[in-house]
Amino acid sequence: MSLHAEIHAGRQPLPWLVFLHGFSGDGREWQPVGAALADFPRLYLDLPGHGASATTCVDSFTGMDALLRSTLSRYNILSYWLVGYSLGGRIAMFHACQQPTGLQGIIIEGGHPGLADEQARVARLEADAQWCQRLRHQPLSEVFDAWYRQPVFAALTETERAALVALRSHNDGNALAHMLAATSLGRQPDLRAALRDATFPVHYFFGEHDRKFRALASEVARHCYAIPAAGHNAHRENPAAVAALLARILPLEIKDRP
Ligand SMILES: C=C(O[C@H]1C=C[C@H](C(=O)CCC(=O)O)[C@@H](C(=O)O)[C@@H]1O)C(=O)O
Repeated sequence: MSLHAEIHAGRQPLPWLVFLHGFSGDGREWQPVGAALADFPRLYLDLPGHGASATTCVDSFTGMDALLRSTLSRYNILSYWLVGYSLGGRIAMFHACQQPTGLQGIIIEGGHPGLADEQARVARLEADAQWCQRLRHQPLSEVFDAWYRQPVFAALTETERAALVALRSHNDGNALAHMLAATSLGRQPDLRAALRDATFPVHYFFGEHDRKFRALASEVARHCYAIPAAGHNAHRENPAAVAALLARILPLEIKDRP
């Protein structure tokens, strides 16, 4: 079994860029950024419960990682970078900490490394369980209007929020709930120590107005970058800045680690 993905061929024999979207998104979301990196072969994934992978499900981080590996194998991707936003960043960090063969590095945008405190994990599991109930039983337009009023999205304007609510309301609420439960932050191991000891490059992006993940960045990576004029979803709000940063970082990293 593998995830639905869209492939864009590169122009040079470079490592693959594998893009992982955030919760309630889909593989199209990274494409404006990826289009500026056309020399690289690119793979845009639809995560379980999302997009054209809506009927695919996993039950744990381990299951998600196995599905990511089988998807990479299906496309014969032997040398790659993961570029993950939020939930996609958490999945990328978890995968990288398993020391997979072929991984060249990870670029994380607004991903949480994990909760160190057991009480915080229990509280998060309870909060996410409530979101799951809402996703299963309420109109998605109501759920996402509340979702995008969470503090982490405080930088959104009403117009931006309304656009996201309309976009996210096309999802399958039950499929999203299954993925949210399976990959809840409350179920994620704390990856800080493994990331500190990482033998692969870790770069961390955060929107300059995203206070929560600006504060977390240095706990994840030595290389941290603020994306101007952006909140949590930085690549959506300033794709040009994210693309320019990737276009600067990747060639330098690849030159040093062919
Ligand atoms: C509310 C918090 O966490 C959630 C918000 C962001 C993550 C995400 O993928 C959202 C994508 C989007 O809506 O643009 C999501 C996740 O990592 O699964 C979190 O549940 C928070 O304050 O951390």
